[in-house]
Amino acid sequence: MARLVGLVRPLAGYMALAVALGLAGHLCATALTVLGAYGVLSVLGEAALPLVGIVVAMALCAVARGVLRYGEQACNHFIAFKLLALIRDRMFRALRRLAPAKLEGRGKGELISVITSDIELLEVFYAHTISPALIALAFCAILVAFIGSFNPVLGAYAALSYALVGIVQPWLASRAAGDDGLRFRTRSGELSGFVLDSLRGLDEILQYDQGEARLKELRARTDALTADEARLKRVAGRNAAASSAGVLLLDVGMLLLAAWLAPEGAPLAGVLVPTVALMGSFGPVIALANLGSTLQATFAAGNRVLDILDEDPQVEDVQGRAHTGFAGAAARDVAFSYDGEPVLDGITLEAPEGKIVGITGRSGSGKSTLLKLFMRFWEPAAGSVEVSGRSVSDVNTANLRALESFVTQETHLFRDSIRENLRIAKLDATDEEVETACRKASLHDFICSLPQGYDTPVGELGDALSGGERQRIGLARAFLRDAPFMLLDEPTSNLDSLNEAVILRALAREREGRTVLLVSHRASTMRIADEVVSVEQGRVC
Ligand SMILES: Nc1ncnc2c1ncn2[C@@H]1O[C@H](COP(=O)(O)OP(=O)(O)OP(=O)(O)O)[C@@H](O)[C@H]1O
Repeated sequence: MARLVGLVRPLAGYMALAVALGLAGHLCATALTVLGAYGVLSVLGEAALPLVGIVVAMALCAVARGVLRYGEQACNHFIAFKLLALIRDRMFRALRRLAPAKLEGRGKGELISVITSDIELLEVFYAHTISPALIALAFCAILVAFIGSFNPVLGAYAALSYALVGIVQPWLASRAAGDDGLRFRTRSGELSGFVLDSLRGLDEILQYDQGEARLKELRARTDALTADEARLKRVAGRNAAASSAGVLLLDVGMLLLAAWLAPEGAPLAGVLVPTVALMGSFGPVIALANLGSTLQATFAAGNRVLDILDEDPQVEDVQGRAHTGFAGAAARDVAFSYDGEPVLDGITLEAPEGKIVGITGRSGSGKSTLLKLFMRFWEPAAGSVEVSGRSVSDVNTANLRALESFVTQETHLFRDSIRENLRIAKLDATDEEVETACRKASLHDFICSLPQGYDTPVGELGDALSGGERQRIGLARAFLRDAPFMLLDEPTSNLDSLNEAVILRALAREREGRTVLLVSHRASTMRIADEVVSVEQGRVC
């Protein structure tokens, strides 16, 4: 809560304004009922105040109440939505910092739920929690002083009433809700992940006739979520009922206490005004009391958001080092493990300038991992991974990215045209450059055969393209980027021998002044390599 409140600091002025307007608004609302009581007293001849004056004051309070409430809400929502924008901005920065290593194992559906609904829920905290709590505090202090001016015992009773409705009762309600709020947010994130997973795996679900089983699981998860929500709503309902009943009892108590304390023959005002003042002044504390059960879910959402903001990346970006050109790459005695599970153990290999070095090895032997270490997605546990004789952790990240192009086993395509999908490798590439890269990747003729050519939209996740076409787009991106160090992970695994030959010829032509690390299981692809190393059980053999 302290962390969430801390974020408000830059908007403290707006918060102060919201509190001032809210306080004035609630005072106007209570003044309406208190003035009403004085009106009654005036009619009965018990108060010396003129009735017309009271009615005019009531009208003014009524209008002012509306305007002040509007101002308070406007300020609160301005603060809330500004802060949500700020938190989203921080969240995307955090995701960029954490990518790719820390995001690899995370469920994407759950991540989406944190980025969207969890952040959205913090609106409750910023618009409906902080300033109402401050308003309630100041308002109660003023009312306790006002009621206490009639009789200090009545002031103390009012203070006790506010504490019971505004603090004790919501505290009990929040204890009754237990971890329901947290469980609800967690389960709702998991459900998003499950739905996304099912959509992605639709082909497998259909092929293996898993539709029913999947649907059953979806229903079970939805039912569990509904049960959690029903419990939360039940607690909220009971909470609201308990506060209303409590308020009525406390009002009656005040009436009895004021009547009992009033001396014989004392004016009616001493009984009526404090009672009416208390009756008309529970608004701000009830607003707090009603938050009791929803706050749990809000803090659960806040925790999930802050967890991501606080997470340390596997590797920090490097800046401020001297720029380096490319003059070969090497791995020296490199060891690496994923969560304590050793993958590489003392790997040493040289990739001199102008050479194509092939890497083979059994599936799971750590070839892709080695390429990722050259990209510095992860840090090695021991040894050093170098470009141009410098450890990659000593090269500015932007510099390293410009030196390398990495073709992974899975080419991700964005929902955009083929041209724009290619241009992510070089944002200012001309159409000729894009075409030349596509020719090298044996892709140009295929693209020209499409009705909209390079402007053809790619379907979501590239479903509209075959595996081989996507792979060639990945290669075309690498050719377009024209980096001196190419890391190619199974670049030809989905290609027929004709397309493979075109690409290998292009690679052979391009090798001048370029270094290529080429991972492949295909002997035909490996023929292009100047040297082939084999990685087995984390070692070069
Ligand atoms: N992010 C990760 N977290 C934990 N383990 C991982 C991760 N990525 C890979 N691994 C594991 O590390 C080992 C090496 O994986 P890697 O992808 O480097 O092998 P590979 O030799 O490229 O395999 P293939 O030839 O099948 O592509 C495998 O056992 C794999 O399960």
